Amino acid sequence: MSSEKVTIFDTTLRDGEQSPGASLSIEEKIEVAHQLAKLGVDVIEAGFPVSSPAQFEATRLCAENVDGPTICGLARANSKDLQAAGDALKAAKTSRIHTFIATSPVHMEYKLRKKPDEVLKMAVKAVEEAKGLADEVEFSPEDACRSDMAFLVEILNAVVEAGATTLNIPDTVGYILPYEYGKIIAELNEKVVGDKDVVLSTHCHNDLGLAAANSLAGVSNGARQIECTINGIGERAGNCALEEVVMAIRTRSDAFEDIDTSINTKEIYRTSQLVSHLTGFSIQPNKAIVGKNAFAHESGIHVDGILKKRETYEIMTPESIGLGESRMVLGRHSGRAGFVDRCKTLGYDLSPEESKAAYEKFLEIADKKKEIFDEDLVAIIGDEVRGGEQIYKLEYLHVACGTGTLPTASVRMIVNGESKQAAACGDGPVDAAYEAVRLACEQSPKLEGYNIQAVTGGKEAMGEATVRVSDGKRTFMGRGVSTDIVEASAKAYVSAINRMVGWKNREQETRVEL
Ligand SMILES: CC(=O)SCCNC(=O)CCNC(=O)[C@H](O)C(C)(C)COP(=O)(O)OP(=O)(O)OC[C@H]1O[C@@H](n2cnc3c(N)ncnc32)[C@H](O)[C@@H]1OP(=O)(O)O
Ligand SMILES: CC(C)C(=O)C(=O)O
Ligand SMILES: [Mg+2]
Repeated sequence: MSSEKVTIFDTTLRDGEQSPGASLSIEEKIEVAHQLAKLGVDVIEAGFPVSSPAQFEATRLCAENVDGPTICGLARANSKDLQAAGDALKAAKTSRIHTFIATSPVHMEYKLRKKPDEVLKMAVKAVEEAKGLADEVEFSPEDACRSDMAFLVEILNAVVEAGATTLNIPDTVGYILPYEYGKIIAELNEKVVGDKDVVLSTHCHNDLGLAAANSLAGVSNGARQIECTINGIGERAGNCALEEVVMAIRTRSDAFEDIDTSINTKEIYRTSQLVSHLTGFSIQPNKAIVGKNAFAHESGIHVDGILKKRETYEIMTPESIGLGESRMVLGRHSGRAGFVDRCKTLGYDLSPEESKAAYEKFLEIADKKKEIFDEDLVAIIGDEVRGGEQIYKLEYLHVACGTGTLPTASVRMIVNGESKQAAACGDGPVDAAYEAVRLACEQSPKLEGYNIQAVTGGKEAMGEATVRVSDGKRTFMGRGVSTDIVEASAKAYVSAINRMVGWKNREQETRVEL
């Protein structure tokens, strides 16, 4: 049985871009529009052409260059706006003018300063005019949810008569509750749509955090178009988020029987990232579907459940929105199962005793740190459990530095059992020591990070150096402690190099075994 389609009308480039601080350049709008076409939206509201030359140009270029979706432009109920929208949309394969006028008592009386019958006449005239300027006409009674129902029915019947084929019902100020919105849509479906070829559309704002819930209540009661934006950007608290409604309909197909959208959900994550990057609006980590934590798990009981059967804690897969795999985060809520699994992924096959010792050390560190990364695990297992991989050992370090002298360092190291010496100059004592270590070890890792801090107090304070080095593919961490901070730094560096080379050796051994 073929499913009934809900049209996805994306207004990221119009209502979304109306958010303070979200404005996009013309080129950026075109880039987003191409990505929206890839995502499979049915309609792109490209802008409000009359509002500025850049809005006009962006809408015109979308109409000219973006294939697939219908391209739409917004217009108030006046000839100037309608004409501008019509002009901007001329090149579109399928064009739509979206014209609107407010119908709520507060908007009509104070904002428009018009009587309802004047508003009705303006709406009808606008739709008639729009019909001659675009392929399709959509009408919105702005602030519909705070409008009088009898007036809403009257004006909507009049615009349908005038040629509007989509009736959008905006909850302009994000005021309505899901059951109320569903009731409004059901009533309009009965009193306006009936058996006419007219589509009811939702346009919900998120002031009370109900935009997605309201839109879905609309669909359940007969709406067959959802207006939404990527990441839910838009005026004030934003619009209904495309990714939320699309994934709700897809994931809960049991509740939305025979209803689906044409969205290629695998493009959701990419589109979300693009919009976030171009608008500069970062995505909150706990944002549904596209937030960094939406598919991340740390709690031990959850990770254990997921490792046994993914569906225990995931109602959809990250792959379905175009993300890689679920992210298992290691931190102080992790349990043994998640910890051992990550160690295995890193190539460590730990004995039960090693596993116990490593997990205890891990918990100790996790209490001090927000997240434990792979390089921390390598360090824990390398140093604390297996006593460290001592390919290189620092035996002797001498550093000369001071005002007016060139910092120099000499080192003696045990390299694979052999004694090696090297000396070098540098920008400072640590730099000189690192250069001497590199020469002695014949290794040249990239220094990615360096940090020194006092770990005890007083005159005899121990300094702890933490170093991150990279071999171009992976990062390795080393720690060194001493009352002499140059020595602590050198120890940390040697320890990081030991891990890097140890890792390489293990990798080669695995390859030979294979
Ligand atoms: C709910 C929504 O999202 S609506 C869309 C909101 N988007 C925007 O406003 C986009 C950016 N806006 C703009 O660039 C400008 O406001 C423009 C170009 C649209 C209009 O600018 P201006 O002509 O300077 O008018 P201004 O913004 O000060 O006031 C709006 C005017 O439009 C009138 N108006 C508002 N809505 C409508 C409508 N749907 N149909 C006809 N007139 C309307 C108002 O009554 C007011 O008229 P007045 O000046 O006679 O009192
Ligand atoms: C222009 C209309 C549809 C709008 O954005 C709103 O009412 O929120
Ligand atoms: Mg809006």
